[in-house]
Amino acid sequence: MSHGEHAAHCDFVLIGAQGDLARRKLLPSLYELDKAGLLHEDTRIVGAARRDYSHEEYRQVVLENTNTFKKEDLCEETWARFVKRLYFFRLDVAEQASYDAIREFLGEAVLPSVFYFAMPPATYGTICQGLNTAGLVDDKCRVVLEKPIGKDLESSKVINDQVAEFFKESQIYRIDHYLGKETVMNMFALRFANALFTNNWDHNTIDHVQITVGEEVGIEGRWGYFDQAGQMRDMVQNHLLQLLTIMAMEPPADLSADSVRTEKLKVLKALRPISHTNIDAKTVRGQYAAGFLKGQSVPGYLEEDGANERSETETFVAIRVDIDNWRWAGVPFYLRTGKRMPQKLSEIVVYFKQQPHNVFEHSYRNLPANKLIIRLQPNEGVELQVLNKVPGLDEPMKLQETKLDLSFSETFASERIADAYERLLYEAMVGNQTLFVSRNEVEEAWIWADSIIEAWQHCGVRAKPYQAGTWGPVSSVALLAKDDRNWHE
Ligand SMILES: NC(=O)C1=CN([C@@H]2O[C@H](COP(=O)(O)OP(=O)(O)OC[C@H]3O[C@@H](n4cnc5c(N)ncnc54)[C@H](OP(=O)(O)O)[C@@H]3O)[C@@H](O)[C@H]2O)C=CC1
Ligand SMILES: O=C1O[C@H](COP(=O)(O)O)[C@@H](O)[C@H](O)[C@H]1O
Repeated sequence: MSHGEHAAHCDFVLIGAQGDLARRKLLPSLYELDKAGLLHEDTRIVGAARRDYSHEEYRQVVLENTNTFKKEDLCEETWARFVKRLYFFRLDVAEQASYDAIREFLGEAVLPSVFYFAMPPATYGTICQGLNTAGLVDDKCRVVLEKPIGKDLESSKVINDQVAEFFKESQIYRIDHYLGKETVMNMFALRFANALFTNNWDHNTIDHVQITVGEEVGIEGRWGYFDQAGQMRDMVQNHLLQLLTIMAMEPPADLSADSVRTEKLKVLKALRPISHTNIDAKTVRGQYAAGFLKGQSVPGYLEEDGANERSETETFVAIRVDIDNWRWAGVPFYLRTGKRMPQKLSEIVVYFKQQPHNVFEHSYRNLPANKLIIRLQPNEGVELQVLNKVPGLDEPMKLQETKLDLSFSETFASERIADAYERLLYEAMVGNQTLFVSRNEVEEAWIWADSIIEAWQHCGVRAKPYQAGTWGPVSSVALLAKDDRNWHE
């Protein structure tokens, strides 16, 4: 593959190069970008972590790691090129010598540098300081920050302020990897390239929206992190709210970062606050107990490695969200996300309103409403449920719910679906912030999430147990049932 005009022209410094995220997602994604010809021939990839590898040892580690985390065999030609880009430097965040060594290696920067912080956010300020003292921060460089930024509004402001001391907002790329998923990007296409949807996307035609992000996995050995975070900070404050903003935003003037982020921010500002006055009516918290997944028994949250037996942290959240603006008046958005659900399944279901008058009432008292189902993962695609006449001479007319089904794997059979991190690394390397989250968005999202977390504490709302391998506590069914609705099955 030739390295053409689209190739990202920068050096890439991966801080936290031996962490779970770097090994599982970032390095394999960089390899894929190289395979696609999207890395400039001069681009160097510098891994930095606390170990003491030589460049050669690190290349071997990355080879083993990439083999482990990539499903298909490595392409020899790509690997031969990729391996030459890899370098390693020992880095302890508090040791200035670590940054100085990287500076010496990169030399007088010809290419802009992208610094990726695959690290606990509490270290971001120290890293920025070290990079700056080493003379690595200039107007051309960029920094990529992982989520969640902080654990509440206050701590996120501290971290954002620390980073802002050295980098302008236009240089800061806050990752929410859901924004890099093909199916999430397709939501822009669906909403804004199709008049059918653009013109039928408000309280006049839509009854309600359900957003489900179910995970089969538990906490994957991340007790130390997860128990402090919980599903609210780990998933809702970022991924689910980002999905909601894309569904609910006004059409942006264009796809520039400024236009898109401004519209998403307006949605976050319009979220109706949930507080101790309505916390029970609007939210459900759950925590998985031991159960079965695909026929295997799995431990409960309190039996995971490193667990504290008395933890009250939630692994499941369901929320009724109301958006106080003209477009969405009276249209609830129901969010649901949890670990140890029966299957990995992320989908958004738009329930349209029923017909105002039913001409089929002799045979059908209630006509089922149309549904638009956006399948984010797995089996990516879009499905529109409509009513059709069943062929035949029956009288009266017989109707059946059928699907207009666009499955990505069938419709785009020859296209590879890129991992979200491939897209986002590439966008950061070419300097496009559209798919990254602004500081204002992060802070608005925290204001709303903090109010729920505080209300749970204030009112002593405990996480209800649910059996691993089920869709959460029964009260999440009740959350919709009291509005005369059901979760999409
Ligand atoms: N893992 C995932 O799937 C996801 C992670 N994230 C976020 O990405 C970031 C990284 O996560 P993850 O990879 O899971 O975390 P890990 O704990 O696996 O790795 C973090 C890295 O930080 C390094 N580190 C920690 N403290 C120091 C220090 N004082 N000096 C030098 N290095 C240090 C570790 O080095 P060492 O190897 O030496 O211990 C390790 O390389 C976090 O912000 C997380 O919230 C976000 C979404 C998903
Ligand atoms: O950010 C995170 O996301 C993953 C789920 O991501 P997905 O792409 O596999 O849907 C989640 O498991 C993890 O806890 C969280 O930190």
